[in-house]
Amino acid sequence: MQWTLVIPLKPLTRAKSRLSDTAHDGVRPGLALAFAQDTVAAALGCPAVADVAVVTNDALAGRELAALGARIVPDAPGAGLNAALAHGAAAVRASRPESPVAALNADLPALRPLELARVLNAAAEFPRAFLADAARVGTTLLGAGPEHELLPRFGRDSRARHRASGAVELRLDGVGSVRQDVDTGADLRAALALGVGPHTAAVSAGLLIPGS
Ligand SMILES: Nc1nc2c(ncn2[C@@H]2O[C@H](COP(=O)(O)OP(=O)(O)OP(=O)(O)O)[C@@H](O)[C@H]2O)c(=O)[nH]1
Ligand SMILES: C=C(OP(=O)(O)O)C(=O)O
Repeated sequence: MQWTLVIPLKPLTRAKSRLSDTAHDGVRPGLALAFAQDTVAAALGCPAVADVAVVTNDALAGRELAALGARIVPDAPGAGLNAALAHGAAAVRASRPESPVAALNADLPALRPLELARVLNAAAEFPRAFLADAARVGTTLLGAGPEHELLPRFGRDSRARHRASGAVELRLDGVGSVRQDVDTGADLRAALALGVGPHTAAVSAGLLIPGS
């Protein structure tokens, strides 16, 4: 089964605010873009992925991610993350009604295509399924099979909220690159230890990372 991924990305100047102690205002938008570029490139390299739609109103990110092969869907609702994801899922279902759809965070710079394939193949066994993030509090991926609504509940404590919504939690080992989202300097160090993609490697090379 091949999936369509929906990846949300807010305007780069507002993105990754929790990284402000690690990357100053002049660097952070470029870092957020690099995370998204490495996430999208790995997703497009995944054998279980048919296509990738990025929901964003950021013009630069839209151009750069389209150049990698993503479809850009404007964040027409402008009403936050879950509204953006529901809108993106509806847009991709309009052109690919039979496709399973998965929401994936844009901040997975260590993402490995074959680990993503393992997660998507596991998710294909259930109507709705999700993967908890590395901290086991949030969510990095939520998938819905054909004829099932995505019903995204991302944000604070989303692991508990996705579980409460009836989605099945995927209990997989060896998929750390799909779980490792980057919100803080400590997360960035963990992602660098896993091995990040080339865009993030280039931008983070110049950063002084506290604690490293
Ligand atoms: N299109 C869209 N994407 C969003 C929106 N809010 C958040 N996102 C994206 O959803 C993912 C998780 O978002 P957040 O954790 O809220 O924001 P963040 O930029 O990752 O980090 P912080 O600013 O530190 O909270 C990231 O890929 C964001 O870019 C939104 O309103 N619209
Ligand atoms: C939005 C989420 O991720 P983040 O850790 O980036 O806030 C989430 O876990 O639901």
